Amino acid sequence: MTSPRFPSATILGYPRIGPSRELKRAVESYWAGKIDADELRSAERGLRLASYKRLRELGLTEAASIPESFSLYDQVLDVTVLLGAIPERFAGRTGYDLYFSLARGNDTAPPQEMTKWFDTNYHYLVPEIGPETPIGLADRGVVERFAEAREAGFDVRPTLVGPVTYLALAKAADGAPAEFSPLDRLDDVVDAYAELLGELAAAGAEWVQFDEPALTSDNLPAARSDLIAAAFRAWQQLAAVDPRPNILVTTPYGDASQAIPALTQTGVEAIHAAAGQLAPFAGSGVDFSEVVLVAGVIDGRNIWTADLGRAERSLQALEPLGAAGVSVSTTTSLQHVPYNTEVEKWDDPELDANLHEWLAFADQKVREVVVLAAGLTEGWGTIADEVRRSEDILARRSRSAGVVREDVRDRVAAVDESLRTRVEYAEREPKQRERLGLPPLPTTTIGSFPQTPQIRKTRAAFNRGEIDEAGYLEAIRAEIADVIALQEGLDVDVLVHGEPERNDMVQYFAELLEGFAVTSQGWVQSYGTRCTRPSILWGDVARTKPLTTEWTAYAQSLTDRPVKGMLTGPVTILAWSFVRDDLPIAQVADQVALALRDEIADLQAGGAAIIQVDEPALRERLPLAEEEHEAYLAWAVGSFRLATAVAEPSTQIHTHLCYSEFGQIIDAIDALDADVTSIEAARSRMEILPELAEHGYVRGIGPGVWDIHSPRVPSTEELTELIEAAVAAIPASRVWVNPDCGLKTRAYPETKATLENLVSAAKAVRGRLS
Ligand SMILES: CN1c2c(nc(N)[nH]c2=O)NC[C@@H]1CNc1ccc(C(=O)N[C@@H](CCC(=O)N[C@@H](CCC(=O)N[C@@H](CCC(=O)O)C(=O)O)C(=O)O)C(=O)O)cc1
Ligand SMILES: N[C@@H](CCS)C(=O)O
Ligand SMILES: [Zn+2]
Repeated sequence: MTSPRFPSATILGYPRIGPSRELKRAVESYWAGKIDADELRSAERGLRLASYKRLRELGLTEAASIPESFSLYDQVLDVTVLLGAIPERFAGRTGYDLYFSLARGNDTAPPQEMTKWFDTNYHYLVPEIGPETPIGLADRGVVERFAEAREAGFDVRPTLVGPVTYLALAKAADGAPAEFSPLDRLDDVVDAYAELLGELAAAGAEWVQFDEPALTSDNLPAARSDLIAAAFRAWQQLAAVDPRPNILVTTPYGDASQAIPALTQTGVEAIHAAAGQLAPFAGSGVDFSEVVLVAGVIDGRNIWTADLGRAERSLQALEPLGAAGVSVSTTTSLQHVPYNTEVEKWDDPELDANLHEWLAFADQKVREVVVLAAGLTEGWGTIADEVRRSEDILARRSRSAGVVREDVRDRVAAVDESLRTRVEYAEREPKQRERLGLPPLPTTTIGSFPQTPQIRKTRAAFNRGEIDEAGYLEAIRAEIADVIALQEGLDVDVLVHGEPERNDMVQYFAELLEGFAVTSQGWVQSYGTRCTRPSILWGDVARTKPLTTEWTAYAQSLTDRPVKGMLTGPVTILAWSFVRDDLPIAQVADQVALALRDEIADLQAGGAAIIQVDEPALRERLPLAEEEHEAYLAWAVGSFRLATAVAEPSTQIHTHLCYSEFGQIIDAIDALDADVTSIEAARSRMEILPELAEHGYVRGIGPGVWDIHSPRVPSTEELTELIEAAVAAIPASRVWVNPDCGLKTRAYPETKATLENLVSAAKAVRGRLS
């Protein structure tokens, strides 16, 4: 059989939020009632067609080379709607009302849970699948979008989350029997996908892409071998559908090596994996003769100009395998990188010139793919100039001032275990207790208070030069004073300054540290309409001035209660930035840790008795391959300890973790050696606590009792129950009472109401302690 022609160049997906966050604005306007459903539909369509046009201009000109990878909110939610796998509580809803209710909840129903998409900072909505959940082809949006593109003159490739990945990411619906696994419903999902394939074929689709990243992960509830076996079965069944479009199955994010042999035997026409994972199959006996290899050679996660010579060599290494054809692609969807470096302007002229040539955002990556595909199809000699140019850029980058700083390198080289080690907790604990004099079950919050539109507007006005620095600083001080007064009025025990000066908990630090650059337009979707601008860590990192001390000191000057110093930890700073690829990550982490260590020393010298160092991304960056966990946790935990071990025994170090399942990293959480750890727990109703207790965790713990992802105000009774559950699992002397996470996405009415209930609940349980 001759395999059908797959385009020589493609990408797995393109950002969809819009180059100027048009999707965010349209959706939020719809929510606010400022535009109606027709206007939102038209905005969606406009964005999709603009993306296709742009991708064609960038060189994706072959049929099916442009992925139709749009999502209004989330690609996993899209499949839930496609399958009609709607939890009972949303019954009777349709269209946008259904879609956004699933995403955000409504008056009567809480939303679906949100969690991290593999090892990224993107969050998806967790499907809830039980034995009775309806599953069928319930929505034809994919087919309609294909037809819409075709009518506008674009031959696109519909792109969906694959059946195994969809179910592997689902959780069992409430009430499902204990032995039930969502994967038990695979046949039903396959039937629905089979029907969809038929409809796409009828609509004229030549290729369709299914993403199966679950096959690259050891971090999911199902064993990887089971997922691969399930995929083998599912894809054999789907390949047997007739008529259907040609199928590309992709395996992004982790290592696909274990899954590739099975996928080649299913009858699908093309498989995608990172080029470096495909090459070792040469001479292995695995038969690739009937499957096109779509090779991920351009990194979809990072933003550095590619070494095209290296990419050329890795494509050449696939030649013995690619009897049915090799195509050039990205390792992942480009949804994790911003659109275009060309719209950026950096203040420092040298950095501006450097960054423009060092960086490749989505559009630049598409060009890289197109150039490599030309080399592959027309001969490598035809792209020799581009290859040389990329090598010259990398050479210039390695020699640029600031990329290597001897002072920073020497300091990291001199780090030894003693710098990562505090005195024993047993010695610290009484000193901290005496210094702080807190009641049992102390109440606190995680750091941020609502980032009101007013604060954001003030910062935007300051950035545009419409108000001066003095005016901006005054506005932030006023906000801090309000937040302190509010917490005192509510009788919270340990206060925060509320983080109003921070645009983002990573970007704020990146703006103040040497070695980082920040973007003005480099938005990347984090979830739904929420975006971040990941910072760019391009050089050796150094702190040349304090980062937070003035704000903490100001807040502390307004109250006699302890105010927590508030920092973001090294792992999270790296996880939520684009990090240089020319230095081992452990060394980069130690550079950041040393900068934070100096800040902690200054906060301590300024009198801070409690310093919180947030590490919400600790679990997120856990490698998908189990054999890599140990090395990762060693540098991740080591860098946190390097930052924090400067604390005196009487200084209490807090950390905070959220947005993740923590079961797999309890040892690492313990090894951080923080005096108090606040952790997301409300949604899982404190499930983590028995695990912590069993593990022998002995330090302070603040299981979040308020799920801050929803505007819902939990009652005092509900909060009391959760606190009681906490003290049943962990000795009360170690329990703190706090929300799940920071309050920046919340508004003041629910914040005040809930904190009032939270303090009352803590007092009620406190009163009952013997
Ligand atoms: C805790 N989370 C974070 C993650 N990653 C981060 N890097 N940071 C995080 O806090 N990951 C896990 C979670 C969940 N994720 C998020 C992500 C993003 C938000 C959020 O609220 N994002 C805001 C943008 C935040 C920001 O950078 N604000 C800037 C710019 C403000 C802005 O948009 N200005 C407007 C003009 C304003 C006006 O005039 O009205 C503009 O530039 O157009 C700032 O405050 O200065 C978002 O809107 O998406 C939450 C949780
Ligand atoms: N201190 C941060 C942590 C968020 S994970 C906040 O409160 O927003
Ligand atoms: Zn958090």
